[in-house]
Amino acid sequence: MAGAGTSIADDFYDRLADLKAFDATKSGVQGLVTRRASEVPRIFQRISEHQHASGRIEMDHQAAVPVIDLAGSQREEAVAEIRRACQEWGFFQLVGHGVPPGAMENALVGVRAFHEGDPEVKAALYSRDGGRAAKYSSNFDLYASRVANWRDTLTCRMLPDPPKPEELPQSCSLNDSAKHTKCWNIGRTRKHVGPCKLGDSVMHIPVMDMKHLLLCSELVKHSVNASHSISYPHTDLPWRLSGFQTDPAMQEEPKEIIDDGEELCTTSAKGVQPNEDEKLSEDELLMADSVLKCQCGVFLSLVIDNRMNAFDFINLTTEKEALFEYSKHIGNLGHTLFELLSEALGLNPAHLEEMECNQGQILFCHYYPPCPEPEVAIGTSAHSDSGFLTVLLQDHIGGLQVLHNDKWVEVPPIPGALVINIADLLQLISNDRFKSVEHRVVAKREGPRISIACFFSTHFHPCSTRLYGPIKELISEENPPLYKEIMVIDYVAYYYSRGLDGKSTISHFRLS
Ligand SMILES: O=C(O)CCC(=O)C(=O)O
Ligand SMILES: [Fe+2]
Repeated sequence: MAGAGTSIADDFYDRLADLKAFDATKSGVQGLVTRRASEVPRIFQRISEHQHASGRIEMDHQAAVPVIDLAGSQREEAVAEIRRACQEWGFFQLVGHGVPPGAMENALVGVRAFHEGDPEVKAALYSRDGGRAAKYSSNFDLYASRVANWRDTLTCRMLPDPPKPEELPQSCSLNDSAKHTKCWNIGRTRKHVGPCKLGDSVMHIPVMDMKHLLLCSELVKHSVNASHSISYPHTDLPWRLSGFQTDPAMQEEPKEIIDDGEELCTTSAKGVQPNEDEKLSEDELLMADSVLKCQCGVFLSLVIDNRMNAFDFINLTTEKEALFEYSKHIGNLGHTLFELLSEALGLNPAHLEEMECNQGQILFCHYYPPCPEPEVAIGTSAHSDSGFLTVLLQDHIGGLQVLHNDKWVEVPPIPGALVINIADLLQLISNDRFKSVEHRVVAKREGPRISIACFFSTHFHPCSTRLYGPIKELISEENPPLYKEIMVIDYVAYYYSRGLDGKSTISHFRLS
C-alpha cells in the first residue's frame, strides 16, 4: 500500500536498482547526455526537493555577494572586508588574489578535456573508493542523497599526500617527433582522436585539452605577425585567429572535410606562415589563446609535414600538470587567506595555519553537462561544505547560488575571480563567528559548466587525528563553546552518510 505522500507508482519504483544501473555505466551524467537523453531520468528528478522547504525558497536579485580586491586594498582594509563577508555572507568573491589567469584557465580546460575525453580512460578511474588519490564518479553521495545531481566529478587529493603523477588522468601526449611539427591548421571534428603516433600525417587534438592551448600560445609566441588574420566563417564559430600571415603561394581556401564520423574532419589552413619580424603584443597573445579556449569542439590539428619549418612546440603541458600547477597556486593563496582569516578573528596571523587548517587540499573538478529539463533537476543540491575553507573556480556559465537572509542569491561569474566560502569546520572552530552557508548549483540548458572546488580539510590521507573544537581564545563566559570537540574524519563520515543535505552535519555536532 502506498504510504502517506507516496503514490502507487512510487511503490513500484526501484530507485536503488536505477542508481546501480546508472553507476554501472561508469560514464556519469555526461554519458547520458552523449546518448542524447531528452528527459531527465527519475533518479535526478527533484520533485521531492520541491516539496521540501529548501525547494520553495525565493530568489533575491538585488543582494550581491561581496567582491574583495586583495591587490587593491591595504591589509587592515582587506581583513575588515573579509571579516564582514564571513560574518554576514559566509561567501565572497576574490580578485587581485595573485593566482595567474593562465593557471586557472588551464585547469578549467584540463578538467573539461578529461570529462569530454576518452570514455575508457574515465571508466578506468570511476570509483567510490575514498582511499584513491584520484578518482572519477558521478555524485559522491549517489546512494545517500534524496536526489541525484546533474553533475560528474573528477576528484584529486593534492595534499598532504599528493598523488603520484601516474595516478592522475593520463592525457594524450605528444612524442618528441611532434615537437618539430612543421605546419598547422585549425579545424574541428566530432570525434575525439587519441594521441598521435610517430609518423602520423595528421593529428587532431581537442583544443579543450589545455596542452593544446599552451601549444597554441607557443605557436603564437614563436611565429607571429599582427598584420594579417585568418578567419574561418565556415566553421560557424564566431572566432578568428589573428597574428598569422598567409603565404599567397600556398594559400588555400579553408575547407572542412567531414566524413562519416568515424574518421577525422579537418579544416585546412595550408600556407600559414610565420613572420618572425613582427610579434604579437601580450594582449593579442591572450586574445588568441582565449578565443581558442572558449570554443567547444574546435580542434587544433597539427599537420606533420616537411614543407615548413616554422614552429617549434615546446613546454607541452598535460592536464595533470595543469591541476598540479593550479593546486600549488591555490595552496599559496590558502596560506594568505588563513592568515587574513586568523586576523579577522582577532588571532595571531599564523593561528589557523598552526592548527593545520590548510594542511589538506582536495580538488573536486565538476562537470555539469547541459540539462534537457533544468526545471526538474539540480546541478548540486543545497549544502554547506564540510572542510575549513573552499576556494572555487567557476567558468562563465553561472548557476551557483548562496543562501542569504533566507533567499537564494546568484554568485555571478566574474572573469578572473575566485569564490571563497567558509566551510563547516571553520564555523565550528570560530564558534559561529564565521558562517558556513548553504549553497547550490541550478541545472541549466546551457553548458557544460565547469567548476573546480578546492577544499581545505584534514581528513585526507594521511588523515589528521587532531581534535578540533571552538578556539579557546574565542570563548568566554559570554561566548560559551557551541560545539563538541571532534576529529575531522568523524565529522566527514557523518557528512558523507547524509549526502548533500543542507546544514544537517554541523547541527548534529552542536552542544545542546
Ligand atoms: O560547482 C559549484 O559552483 C559549487 C560546487 C560545490 O558547492 C561543492 O563542490 O561543494
Ligand atoms: Fe559546496
